Amino acid sequence: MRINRLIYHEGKVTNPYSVAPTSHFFGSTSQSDPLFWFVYACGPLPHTRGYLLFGSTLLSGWPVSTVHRKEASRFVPSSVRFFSFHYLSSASSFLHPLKMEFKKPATVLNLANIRQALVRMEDTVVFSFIERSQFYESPSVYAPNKYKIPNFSGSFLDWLLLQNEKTHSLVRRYESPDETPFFPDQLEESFLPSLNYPPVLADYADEVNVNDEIRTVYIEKIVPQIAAKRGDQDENIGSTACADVDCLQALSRRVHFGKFVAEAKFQNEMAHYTNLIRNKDIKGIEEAITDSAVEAKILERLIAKGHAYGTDPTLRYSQNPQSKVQPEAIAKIYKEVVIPLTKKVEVEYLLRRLGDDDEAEAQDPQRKTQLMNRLLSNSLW
Ligand SMILES: O=C(O)C(=O)C[C@]1(C(=O)O)C=C[C@@H](O)C=C1
Repeated sequence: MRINRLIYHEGKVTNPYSVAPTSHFFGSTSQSDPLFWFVYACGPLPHTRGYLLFGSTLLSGWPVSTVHRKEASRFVPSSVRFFSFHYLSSASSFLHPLKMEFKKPATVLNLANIRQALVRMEDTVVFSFIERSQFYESPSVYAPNKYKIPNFSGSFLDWLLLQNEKTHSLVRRYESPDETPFFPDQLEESFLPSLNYPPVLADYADEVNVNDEIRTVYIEKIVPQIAAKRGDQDENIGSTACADVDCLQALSRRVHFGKFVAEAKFQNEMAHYTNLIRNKDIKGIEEAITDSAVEAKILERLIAKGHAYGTDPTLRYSQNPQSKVQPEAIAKIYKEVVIPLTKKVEVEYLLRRLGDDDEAEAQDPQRKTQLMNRLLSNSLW
C-alpha cells in the first residue's frame, strides 16, 4: 500500500469521472491516469467538510483523497458510506493526525506534524524580527546593571524577561512541554489547576535548555543584523526590550522543538540511534538527524516570507519595494544560528536518551509497539 500523505480538500468535484484531479491525490497519480477509482472504503472526515476516499486507480496504486461531502454521494453508494464511517474516522487519524496536540501524544511525535509546526513558527519568528527592526540596536538594554533596578542585578532585558516569565508561569505557560523558560528556577506556581500533560518526552527533557546560548547569540549576532540603526534610542528602550522578549521566546520555542524532532526520530529508527548513542558517536548522530533537503527548503521559504511579510503590499509593484528586514538576513540567521542550535538540542537530548529504562526499551521491540498502541488509543477522534 503506497500512502504518502492525506490531502484535505474542501473544493468541489463536479465530474465523477475526474474524481482524481492531480492535486487531490498523493503519490504519482496524474490527470492522464485511466479513469478511475475503485473506491474500497470511504467516510466523512470529522471536523472538516471533506470526505475521505480510499481506493485505487488502474495505474497509481492506492491513493487516498478527500472530496467535498456533498459530492461524495454522487459516486459512493450510501451503504458503503455508512459502513465505512467508523473505520475511516479512526484510520485517518492514525495515518495522518492533523496537528500536534499535547493532550494527544501520538499527534506530538509525528514528524510531519512537528515540521508543520516548525513551518508555522517561521511566521512568528519573521514577524518578531520585523517588529524588532523598528528600533535601534540599543546596547543599553543589554548592559548589566546599566539601570538601577530595585532588588535586581543584571540587564534591563533580563529583568523584563524574568517579570514576563513569572507572570506567564502563573497562567501555566511553562507546564506546556513546548515552552522552555530562561529562568527555570524563578518561576511561580499557578493558582490554576495543573494541566497534567501526558508525557511524550524523556523525563530529563526540561534539563535540555540552551536559552543562555540563544540570548547571547541573539544580542551579539542577530540584533546587529535586524536593528534599524546602531546606538541607543532612550525613548524606546521599553519598546525595544519588549520586542526582544518576543524574539527570544519565539526563538527559544523553535529551537527547543528539537526535543520533539529527536524523540520522533529516535522512535522511528530506534536500533540505529541506540547504536550511535551507545557509542557516543556525536558526529554520527548529527549526520543521522540532518536532512539537507529540508534545510534548503526552509531557507528558500524564509526568503519568500521575508519578502512577503516585510513589504507593504501596496508597494509590491513599486520600483523600490523595501523589505523591513532583509530576507537574506533572516535566512542567514536560520542557517547559522537557528538550525544549528536546534540540532544541538536534538543531539543533547539523544545523548541522554538511553537511561536504564530506555536501554530495556531498545532491546525489547515489543515494548515500542505496546507504547505506540497505548499512545494511539489516547488520540483517536
Ligand atoms: O526537520 C528535521 O528533521 C529537523 O531535524 C529539524 C531541522 C531544523 O532545524 O529545521 C534540523 C535538522 C535537519 O537537517 C532539518 C531540519
